[in-house]
Parts: sequence; C-alpha cells; structure tokens
Amino acid sequence: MILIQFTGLSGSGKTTLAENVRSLLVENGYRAEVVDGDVYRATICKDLGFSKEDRCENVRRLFKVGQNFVDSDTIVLMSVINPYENLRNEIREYKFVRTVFLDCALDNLIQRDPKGLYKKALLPDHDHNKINNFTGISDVFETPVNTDLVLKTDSETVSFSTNKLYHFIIDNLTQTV
Ligand SMILES: Nc1ncnc2c1ncn2[C@@H]1O[C@H](COP(=O)(O)OS(=O)(=O)O)[C@@H](OP(=O)(O)O)[C@H]1O
Ligand SMILES: Nc1ncnc2c1ncn2[C@@H]1O[C@H](COP(=O)(O)OP(=O)(O)O)[C@@H](O)[C@H]1O
Repeated sequence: MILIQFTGLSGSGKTTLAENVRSLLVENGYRAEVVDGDVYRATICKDLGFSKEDRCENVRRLFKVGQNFVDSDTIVLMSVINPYENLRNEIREYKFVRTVFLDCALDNLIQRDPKGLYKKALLPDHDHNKINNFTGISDVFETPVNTDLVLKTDSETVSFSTNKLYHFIIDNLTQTV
C-alpha cells in the first residue's frame, strides 16, 4: 500500500487533486481515502492552531490516521500543507510513504485565492480580519528538497496533474507493499 504525503501552500491544489485521484482510484477498484488537514482540524485536531509545534502535532496525528488506513489496505492521500522539511523527512522514512510537492508560485496563489485567505493574510496589521501566521505570507514554508514527485500546479491543468499523480501511485504500488 501507499500513503502520499502532500506538501504545498494553501490553494496549491491539495484538496482538488486528492479528491480527483481518490475518485479515479475507487473507479478502478482500489480502496482510497483522503486525510485532509482542513477536515481533521474541525475534529481530532480541533485543539491545534498554526504555531510550529501545533502544525507538527497536526501532521503527526493525521499521519497516524493515515497509517491505520494503510494497515487496512487502503491508499491514502494525506492532504496537508506540511511545511517543515525535517518532519516530512521523518515521515518519508516509512517504506510506504511517497512525498508529493504541489509547486505553485505565490503570485498565482494570490490571484487564485479560492477561499479568500490570501486577501485576509495580506490585510494591514491593524485590521481585525487579518489572518496572522499565514503560510507563505507571514509564516514559513520550507521549500521541499526531498521529493518523489513535483506537480507544477501553476502551469499544468487539473486533469494533467490528476493523471500524473494517479499513474505515479499505480507505478509505485508494488514497491511499497
Ligand atoms: N495561518 C494559517 N496558515 C495556513 N493555513 C491556514 C491558516 N489559518 C487557517 N488556515 C487553513 O488551514 C488549512 C491548513 O491546514 P493544514 O492542517 O493543512 O496545515 S499544516 O500542515 O498543519 O501547516 C488551510 O487549508 P488549505 O487552503 O486547504 O491549505 C487553510 O484553509
Ligand atoms: N494543476 C492543478 N492542480 C490542482 N488545482 C489546480 C490546478 N490548476 C488550477 N487549479 C485550481 O487551484 C485551486 C486549488 O484549490 P484547492 O484544491 O482547494 O487547494 P488546497 O487544498 O491546496 O488549498 C482550485 O480552484 C483548482 O481548480
């Protein structure tokens, strides 16, 4: 089995690609689950914020959830920003893990802004709607060094990236059992 740990800024395409690839996998007879940061932050990670410590704890908890799915022969797409290289490296030591970087230029993300979060992160300091510690704007995103696949989501179409990731997973399945 395989667990894909995504790493990528908000709006880089994690949810879109995870859901598309999960559907494709299921259509083709595989068991697959998305473990999405946005979703689990409302439940088992509700107590966590966006400090370095909390982000690491968040990713660790989601990895545990993912490991349980892997143990029951399910392909996992772990859809989180996952901003720290050390933690990504710690997770990628597991044989069943592959690291996929969704690489999208910040200019593009600010234009794309599907949830309006960059607009809020870029507000002046005194504005009470401002989001502080926003990854890529006012908080760190360590550019991934050790990756297994990079998807350039600012120049590829959604269907191109989806197919590339789907085939990457199928090609890697036998090496991760
Ligand atoms: N300060 C700050 N920085 C980054 N993101 C923020 C922040 N505040 C809220 N959000 C929302 O939280 C989503 C990211 O959660 P993750 O669990 O993926 O983050 S992390 O891996 O623990 O860093 C992220 O979801 P995505 O847009 O899907 O990436 C945002 O919707
Ligand atoms: N190659 C691509 N892969 C994924 N998303 C893309 C791509 N090109 C454009 N997009 C768009 O970028 C946005 C990504 O949003 P989303 O999946 O919510 O990102 P994230 O989960 O990383 O915050 C969507 O509106 C999607 O249609």
